[in-house]
Amino acid sequence: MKAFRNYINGQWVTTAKQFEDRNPIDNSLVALVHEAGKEEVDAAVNAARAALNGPWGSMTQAARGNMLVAVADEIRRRFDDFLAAEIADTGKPKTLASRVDIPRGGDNFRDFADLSQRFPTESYMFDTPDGGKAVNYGVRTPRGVIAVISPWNLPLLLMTWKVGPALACGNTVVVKPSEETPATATLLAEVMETVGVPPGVFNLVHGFGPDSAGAFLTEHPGVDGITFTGETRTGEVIMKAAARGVRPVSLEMGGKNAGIVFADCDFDKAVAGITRSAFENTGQVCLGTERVYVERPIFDRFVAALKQSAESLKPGNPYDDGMNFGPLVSLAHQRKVLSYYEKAVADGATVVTGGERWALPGALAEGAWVKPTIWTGLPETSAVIREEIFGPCVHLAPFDSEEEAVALANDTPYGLASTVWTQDIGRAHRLGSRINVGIFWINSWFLRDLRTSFGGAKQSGIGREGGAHSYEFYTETRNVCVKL
Ligand SMILES: NC(=O)c1ccc[n+]([C@@H]2O[C@H](COP(=O)([O-])OP(=O)(O)OC[C@H]3O[C@@H](n4cnc5c(N)ncnc54)[C@H](O)[C@@H]3O)[C@@H](O)[C@H]2O)c1
Ligand SMILES: O=C/C=C/C=C(\O)C(=O)O
Repeated sequence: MKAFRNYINGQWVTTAKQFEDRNPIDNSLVALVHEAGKEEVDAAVNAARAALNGPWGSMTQAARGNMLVAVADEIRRRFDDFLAAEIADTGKPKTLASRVDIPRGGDNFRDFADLSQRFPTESYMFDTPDGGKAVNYGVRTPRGVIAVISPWNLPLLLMTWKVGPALACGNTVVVKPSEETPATATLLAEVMETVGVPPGVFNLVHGFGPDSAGAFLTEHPGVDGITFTGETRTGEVIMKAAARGVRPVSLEMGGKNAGIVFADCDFDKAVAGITRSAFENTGQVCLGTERVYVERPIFDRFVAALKQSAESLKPGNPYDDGMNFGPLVSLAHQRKVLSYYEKAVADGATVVTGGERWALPGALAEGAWVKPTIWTGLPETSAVIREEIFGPCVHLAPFDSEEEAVALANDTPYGLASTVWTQDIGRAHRLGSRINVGIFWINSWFLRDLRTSFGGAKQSGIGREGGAHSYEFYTETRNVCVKL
């Protein structure tokens, strides 16, 4: 049986306590994972501190950048290993993981190695009260030891989205991946070892949240900053932990994102776009749309077209050609999503398609499958419309005016992302300035340029990462004032 170990100070560390990592395709066992306790987390944080004050801190920016490019190259060289590991942990289609997850795992190192060479600092000359002059300039230093807590939906992509810039800015990290998806994080530790990243720069601890590695890490006084992606409720707990010692947090959290489709849209592109935003990665994308508002003249036609599109999705073995719809991440998550499927019916929804578990033949019968689901007819007050489900399901409702569409989209405690489909470019931009989200797509969805800001408004997050915004979080600014 495969075992996933912790990686602390350049050493592979086993523990007495292990938990199971299961494949949601058929619930088969992938590996046993060695759970880190307080002692291991403490060793990891201390190793990160020593590396910060030692080899990593004294390395030139260019040498660090070259090392991170080597990490990206090694991920590319081991592409098939990463692909197999991500598929075993999540069941996602090979076509998706090979197009999105694994390439971005490399890009998150390559792009930030490059960007970090170019980040500017400010400087101001000013007149002093004595009639002379002084100059101010900014100095950036690494923030220190960064705790990275990541989720299971895009495991490698979302973990490296934080590890790449954190290391590029000269920090050291202790990473706690999701207990559901420990595999690619373990492979990344192997890559760090192969490339010769100094011990203590990248540390990996496995485990859960409460009373486990996640809580031990975020509560550890030796951590200087915490970057987290996951559920809003977990973010609240982490923010409390961070308050002790006044440590900064970057929180990327849940959403209940609206899609808005106007009657003047390019119809086929809008159907294809909403199909992706609702069902890609089996709806387990924080940026996905679980509420779609469609302008009334095309409402019935749009519902019919999306139904046809949803019904053409193909579950099965992730390696099969044509398979494009995976299971949910776990049987526990399947139970949660199915509870919303039941709730929708109880709240009076019309089930346009799906609404149930997907019974598949053979070994797949044991997996965490549910059908892609479309509802209409729910009141906006239903929990199905208010709460993030994180499954392949979407509610469609008609609207009659731009004003109404904006109000509906904004009527949520979340504010992560939105996608609007229209050929009226003026209207598209107007909505871009009125919908209260961190990320707004026009005639597109999940198109990513790593230099742009990424994060959520309202309960979807605090802070932004990406490009210069990552630089802001992963460095501390000092102003130096010189009297001339
Ligand atoms: N905004 C974004 O960029 C973004 C991206 C992806 C996912 N998400 C969100 O993530 C959620 C899905 O991921 P999830 O179910 O893994 O989230 P989660 O909050 O359950 O877990 C995320 C991570 O936090 C850890 N954790 C849990 N409790 C903890 C605690 N008390 N202290 C420290 N660590 C703790 C978990 O072990 C895991 O590693 C969804 O809500 C989704 O919207 C947001
Ligand atoms: O599920 C959420 C997806 C988040 C994507 C990113 O953080 C990214 O593309 O950098």
